[in-house]
Amino acid sequence: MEVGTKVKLKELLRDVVILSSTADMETEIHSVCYDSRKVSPGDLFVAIEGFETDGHAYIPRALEAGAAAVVCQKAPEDGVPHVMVSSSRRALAVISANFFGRPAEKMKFIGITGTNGKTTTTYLAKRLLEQALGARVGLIGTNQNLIGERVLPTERTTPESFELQRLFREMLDAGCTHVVMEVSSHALVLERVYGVFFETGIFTNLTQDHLDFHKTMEAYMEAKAILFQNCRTGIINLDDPWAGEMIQRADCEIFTFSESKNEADLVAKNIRLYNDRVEFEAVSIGMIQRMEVHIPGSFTVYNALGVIALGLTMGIDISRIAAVLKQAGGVKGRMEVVPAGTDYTVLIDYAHTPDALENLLRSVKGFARGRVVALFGCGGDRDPIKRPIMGNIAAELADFVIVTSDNPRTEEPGAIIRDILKGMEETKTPHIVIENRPEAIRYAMDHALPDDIVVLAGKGHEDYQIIGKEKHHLDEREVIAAHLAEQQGKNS
Ligand SMILES: CC(=O)N[C@H]1[C@@H](OP(=O)(O)OP(=O)(O)OC[C@H]2O[C@@H](n3ccc(=O)[nH]c3=O)[C@H](O)[C@@H]2O)O[C@H](CO)[C@@H](O)[C@@H]1O[C@H](C)C(=O)N[C@@H](C)C(=O)N[C@H](CCC(=O)O)C(=O)O
Ligand SMILES: Nc1ncnc2c1ncn2[C@@H]1O[C@H](COP(=O)(O)OP(=O)(O)OP(=O)(O)O)[C@@H](O)[C@H]1O
Ligand SMILES: N[C@H](CCC[C@H](N)C(=O)O)C(=O)O
Ligand SMILES: [Mg+2]
Repeated sequence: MEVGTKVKLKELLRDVVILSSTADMETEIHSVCYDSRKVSPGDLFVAIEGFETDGHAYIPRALEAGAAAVVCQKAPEDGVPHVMVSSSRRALAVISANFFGRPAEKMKFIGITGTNGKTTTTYLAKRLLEQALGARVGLIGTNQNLIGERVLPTERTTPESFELQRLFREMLDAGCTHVVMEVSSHALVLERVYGVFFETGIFTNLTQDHLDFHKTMEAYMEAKAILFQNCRTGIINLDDPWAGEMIQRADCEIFTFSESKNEADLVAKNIRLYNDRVEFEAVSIGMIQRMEVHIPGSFTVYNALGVIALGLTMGIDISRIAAVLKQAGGVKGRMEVVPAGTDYTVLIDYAHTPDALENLLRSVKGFARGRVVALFGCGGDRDPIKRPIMGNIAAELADFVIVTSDNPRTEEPGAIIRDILKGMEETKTPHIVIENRPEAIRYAMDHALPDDIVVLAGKGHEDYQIIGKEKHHLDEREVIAAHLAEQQGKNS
């Protein structure tokens, strides 16, 4: 189906379970829209019951804007041409796929889910498929969306189904054979990937995050498990305490990896961690292969194992996988050392969960010759329970802590910081609160001692800070460079 040409309602509704309908199935539809503020004449408006508001309340506005028909799960006023479904979000996913000509059926999908490691894993997986299979790979995730080398902007880790299907279409048109994508738990619960079949799913881990949305860890786990009910091969981190639950709920072939359990299909042995890389031996079904990945951090071993497992299940030779991983570079904002030319080191990382912060600080401590200085905050309008836990971890593992803001969003920055400090009450670790993040970074640089490693955690690749509902430009690399220039100016 050509984008931009009109399409009959009945074609858009192919495979949608319809409860009842008053709409004329021959109606020519221009496009599909789930936000009344963006409706154009001739659109099909899909009314979604949300968490903030209810899309059904905007049906009159959508009609005023020219909507030709409505898809809804609650009956609208008499006379509105509508199609009733049991889940508007699910219907939106199917309708969007139909609108864009079902592009997902013509590519192979690799979906990565888990609390941490998704973004990093997608980049390694893309590289492997490109180099070992000669595939053209689309990537969808937190940092950016990619078609080969072409960068497309991204707003969310996993976009809404309509935007997602549009991306798939673009990827297919650009010749992509494979799509590697992060599949967030929100996306799985909110049906953003409904109808997409994954050749491979990878489960990295499940640790505390997003409890504002899922409420309990069990519900969070159930969300992640949905991926493995829609895929051919599920690759599971057997060292994660939730692995068993995930396997129990899966409806696919399972391939496991581990650092310690010999019963896993792939095991990492003789792990060695360095300040610029990790090394280990990958052992799988009678094969042993030395691996070297130039991304520091204990978690790199896990991310690499997920990608090695992907390669093995796709029939790629283990020595070829090793060669690709050895050449792979790091990912922006993940264990990124900022070139500063100083006698101390500044490292930017995206750790914004307790588990990530703990792994990060432990890894850095493992190779630091001086102090470890941790600078971090926590996002507003997000899981508040993790804040004191992260405060406690920073105080336990770092030698000095600078508590600052992450993206406060609509919360009061001081209140978020107070939550973090509650977890630091019992410790004697020296710390300071500097609410303004650029100012906190400058403070860290001014007070750094030779051999210190200053860890800026939480914002990773982000080049913005969200305060209230406003997005302000903030790139930590620029703050560092400007301050270095200022310091040099003062010294000359
Ligand atoms: C919690 C969550 O994911 N919420 C998503 C959800 O919002 P919602 O259900 O609350 O929507 P709502 O604001 O109540 O509106 C309901 C409906 O009314 C419509 N509406 C609203 C107002 C109006 O005037 N007219 C109108 O038609 C809206 O377009 C919507 O369709 O559906 C919306 C439409 O798709 C999303 O934009 C929104 O994502 C928000 C912005 C968000 O911040 N999501 C984050 C938490 C998220 O998804 N994160 C994950 C995980 C991150 C990770 O771990 O990597 C991600 O994948 O990025
Ligand atoms: N396998 C892992 N286990 C635990 N922590 C990890 C792992 N991989 C990366 N991390 C830590 O988590 C941070 C986020 O990593 P990454 O961006 O790859 O995860 P993500 O799952 O994509 O996160 P998000 O859900 O925010 O998109 C990293 O900066 C690092 O500190
Ligand atoms: N994908 C994560 C990103 C968090 C990044 C951190 N900088 C924050 O704002 O909390 C989320 O939406 O929860
Ligand atoms: Mg991510």
